[in-house]
Amino acid sequence: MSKAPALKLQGICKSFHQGHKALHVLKGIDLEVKQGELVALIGASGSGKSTLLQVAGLLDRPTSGTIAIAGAEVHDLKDEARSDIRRNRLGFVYQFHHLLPDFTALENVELALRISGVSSVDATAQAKAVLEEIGLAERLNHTPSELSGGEQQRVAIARAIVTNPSLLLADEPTGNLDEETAARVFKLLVSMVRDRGLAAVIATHDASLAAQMDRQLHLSAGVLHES
Ligand SMILES: Nc1ncnc2c1ncn2[C@@H]1O[C@H](COP(=O)(O)OP(=O)(O)OP(=O)(O)O)[C@@H](O)[C@H]1O
Repeated sequence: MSKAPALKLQGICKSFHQGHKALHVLKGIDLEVKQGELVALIGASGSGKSTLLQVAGLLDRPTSGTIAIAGAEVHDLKDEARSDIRRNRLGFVYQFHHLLPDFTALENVELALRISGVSSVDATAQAKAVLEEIGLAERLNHTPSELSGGEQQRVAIARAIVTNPSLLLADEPTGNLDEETAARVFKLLVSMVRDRGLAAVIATHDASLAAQMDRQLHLSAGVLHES
């Protein structure tokens, strides 16, 4: 495995323009996340955590700055190549599960594998294994509306990591759950990420969850501070 960082951001700036007004949200972000490293992203509401994750996850383009994922410079790539990296190198978990409502837990996870080119037979086997690992062996054939909030988020986590990405990006992954369920689901997320040696950047408002990560970074006034 190469020693290149899972993620390297240099001088990332992001501004939004509305009419004559410019909102400078990110003002020169430098961040290096090593392979296997877990980083908590903390900051007040509106400080730009989601914006930073969207830029790092190639879902939005920075105004300026450079991005490298697993050693490959990706900021200048065209849309198709960016989608390719998102599918094969990155995993995303959001506050809301964003599962397909008419698909079962198993089908939702299988789909992520099928989209990244895995055969149907292998996708079923791999999706089953990861859902079993995350404690959902009895829920494979349930649709999202037949699952609890914690179970829905566990399916979303399984979907994000089943493709074995180099980097997991999570935006308040347990922010929609009650405190006890959030703590349980977060622990599962962290253990599955650590078992696979994945790197992760996880935005959270919860200091006790952030403390389980290797590093805590605070975003304020458009820049990152290590704590
Ligand atoms: N597409 C957009 N157009 C204009 N302004 C935007 C856009 N996206 C985000 N913003 C603004 O950028 C700032 C940062 O938003 P962002 O969602 O990144 O913050 P956050 O730290 O994730 O907040 P929260 O913790 O509440 O989710 C906010 O002031 C927001 O209104």
